[in-house]
Formats: sequence, structure tokens, C-alpha cells
Amino acid sequence: MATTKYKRILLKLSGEALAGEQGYGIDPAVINGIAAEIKEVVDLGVEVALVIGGGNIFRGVAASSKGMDRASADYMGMLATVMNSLAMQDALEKQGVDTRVQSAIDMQQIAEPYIRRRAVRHLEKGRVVIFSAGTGNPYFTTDTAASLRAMEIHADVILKATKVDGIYSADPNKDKDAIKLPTLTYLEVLQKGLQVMDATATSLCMDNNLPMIIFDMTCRDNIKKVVLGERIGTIVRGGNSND
Ligand SMILES: Nc1ncnc2c1ncn2[C@@H]1O[C@H](COP(=O)(O)OP(=O)(O)OP(=O)(O)O)[C@@H](O)[C@H]1O
Ligand SMILES: O=c1ccn([C@@H]2O[C@H](COP(=O)(O)O)[C@@H](O)[C@H]2O)c(=O)[nH]1
Repeated sequence: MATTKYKRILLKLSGEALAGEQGYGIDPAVINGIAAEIKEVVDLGVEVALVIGGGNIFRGVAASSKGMDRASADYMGMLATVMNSLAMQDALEKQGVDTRVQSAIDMQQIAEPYIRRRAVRHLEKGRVVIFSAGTGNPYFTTDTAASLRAMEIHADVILKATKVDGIYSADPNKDKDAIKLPTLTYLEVLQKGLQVMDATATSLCMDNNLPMIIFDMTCRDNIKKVVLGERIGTIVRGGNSND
């Protein structure tokens, strides 16, 4: 078996990327492809926890900018992450991977409540644990939920799998002159105001010295490559970016 760089990972998947070409909802081909990649990582003996965004279904900020109460809109966003989590659970189980969905908002009929020690036990048994409903609180994001859960389960790293292939000097979808930055410190991300991840999540990782790798999830095998230690995307960590 190949030697992996990490023993326990928190993989944050972009909700928006699950929509594929259709731009909304869940593309079965995309989710099945990602599930197959996660299975390969599980088969390498890596303990995998997942947090999935909700941007393919509903974002609280977008609805509140059109007049909806922000907290209500955010609860809808959290429910969107539960839908994505259940879809991913189904896709993983179809491939023979044991999973558990835990929810930060109680919904006993469809998901376990979030219980930290229980989540860790599932991971030790080789099950993929999917943390849904974000942090359970409005005004947060799933990036913050990913940082929080990663800390709580003592993950070695956060892998943010998204639609861009790393962090750029500016949003590459808006600025064609933006350049990719292979290594950054959390302080640099905050000081430069880089929007790839929200400031709360960034600060939480910085305060707890948890490294994060941002990479493109639309490229086949990228998740496995990162787990095996290949340098792709952008690594963000504490200390000096030239270290
Ligand atoms: N400096 C930057 N470098 C890279 N991407 C950036 C930067 N600034 C903003 N972005 C944007 O950040 C996006 C990725 O983060 P975003 O939070 O939108 O998605 P996500 O958390 O992966 O997905 P979702 O919210 O749909 O679950 C990219 O698509 C890109 O447009
Ligand atoms: O802790 C949380 C996490 C998420 N939300 C809401 O859900 C949507 C979708 O999450 P993304 O991170 O944007 O993919 C988000 O826009 C919030 O509305 C939340 O309120 N609290």
C-alpha cells in the first residue's frame, strides 16, 4: 500500500462544484466520481471526515440580499448542506464505503446528532463521517464548520476541494491577471483580503496552527494526489511562507 502523508483528513467539498455543468443541484456523474475518489483514499487507510458546502442549492447571503431575513436564509443554507450530505452518503454507500452523517441541527430521522467522540469512533472504525448543517449557527459558513470540526477531531489537515486550482493574488474568476500563490501563511491570506475562504475560518486555522490545502476538485485523482503528498494547489499554514 502507498504511504500517505496524512492519517486523518477533513475534506471540505464545494457544494457548487457538485452541480457540474448544469449549474444547480447535484449532477449524479459528478457526485459518483467524487465518491469513487474518496473510496480510493479510504482504501489507502486514511480516516476521512467530510464537510460539504451548499452553494449548489442555497446561499443565505444571496437570499438575504434580496430581502429575506438573514437567519432564516442561513438555516435554509444549512438544510442545503444536509441534502448534499445525504446525496454523498448514498453515492459512497453504493460504492461499498461505510458512512455516517452527523448533523449540527437535530434531525434524528435522517442523521445522527453531532457528537464529537462518536464521530472520532466512527473514523477509527474506517467509516467516512459527513458533518452536515454547518456549525448549526446562522452567519457562519461551511468553511468555518470545516475548520471547527477539523480541530475537534484532531485532523492532520483540511483539504479544501473547490473549483479553483489554488489561491490567487485576486479572484481568478474576476481578474485575468491574477497569479497563483503556491504557499501562503494564514496571516497573509487575512492581510491581503483573499476571499477564497472566509476570515472566521482562516483565523480559526491560524490560531490552532492547522494547515490547509486548496486545490481543484474537478481534476480526477487530485484528492488522492494531495493525500499522497504531491504538491498541488496552495498550502496555507502558520509561520513564514518561505519556510
Ligand atoms: N484570491 C482568490 N483565489 C482563489 N479563488 C478566489 C479568490 N478570491 C475569491 N475566490 C473565489 O473563491 C471561490 C471558492 O470559494 P467558495 O467559498 O466560493 O466556494 P466553496 O466553499 O468551495 O463552495 P460552496 O460555497 O459552493 O460550497 C472560487 O470559485 C473563486 O471565485
Ligand atoms: O455554519 C453554517 C454553515 C452554513 N450556513 C449557511 O449555509 C449556506 C451554504 O454554505 P456555504 O459555506 O456557503 O456553502 C451558507 O451560505 C449559509 O447560508 C450557515 O448559516 N452556518
